Amino acid sequence: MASYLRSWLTGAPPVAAIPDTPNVVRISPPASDDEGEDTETEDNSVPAFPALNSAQRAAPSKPPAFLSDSSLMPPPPVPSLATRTPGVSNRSSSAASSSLLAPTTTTKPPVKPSKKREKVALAPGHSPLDWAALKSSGTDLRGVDSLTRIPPSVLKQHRSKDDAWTAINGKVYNMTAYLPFHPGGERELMRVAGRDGTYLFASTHAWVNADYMLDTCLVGFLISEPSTDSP
Ligand code: HEM
Repeated sequence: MASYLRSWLTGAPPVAAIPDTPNVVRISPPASDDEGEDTETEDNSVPAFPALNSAQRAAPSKPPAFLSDSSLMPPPPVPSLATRTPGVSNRSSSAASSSLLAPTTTTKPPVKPSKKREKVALAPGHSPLDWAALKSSGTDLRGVDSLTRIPPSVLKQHRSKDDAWTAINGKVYNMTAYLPFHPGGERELMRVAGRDGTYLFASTHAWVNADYMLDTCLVGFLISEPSTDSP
């Protein structure tokens, strides 16, 4: 079998036995279907790699040629944003209208926060967490026995610091206990004492959930003034 392959590779007629010489590479036979029938002695020689007739063997062994700098791809152009001066628009008027670039930094001075929404320093023990603790302590924060219908004239009677009610979204709250806990300060909160505070509340901080903040302070529901006309 081995001699047959050798003759097939070299083109020479098969010979009965070729003595092993250093320049003859023995190729092991491929795993074929006549494997079991092969009666020759086992050939454990390693196949030549690269193969004897491969292009690699034929090619002259030269070191790989590296690209010189001049033949490399040119670097990409410098992006315009990298060269602009911060705070100064570099867009021409015609480009400004058609460009899809993000707007450049504004040169306007930052807007000062309005005095209207200043936070006040809360006294120790009056943090939002302390309010949450007081709410859930079971302390009576309503000051009334049952929820009632409250007309504006009744609401008006509760506008002092030690008895402050307000109405927000139709619900009337006794906010007396909450006054020292209000992050915006007592003074701001007292502006809505004894009246409907819905508008002021919403225009100051619509995101605050009054319903949750003052749930244990609910005293009733705002109704329109009962008509005094007698039939
Ligand atoms: C009675 C219902 C009210 C409750 C439950 C309440 C609750 C709160 C809460 C939880 C904050 C903190 C908000 C935050 O940090 O984002 C706050 C802040 C503030 N509140 Fe009120 N508030 C009430 C009414 C009012 C009213 C009627 C005014 C104004 C007239 C007012 C003015 C402010 C101001 C100026 C701040 C501080 C600014 C800020 O937090 O950004 N609040 N209030």
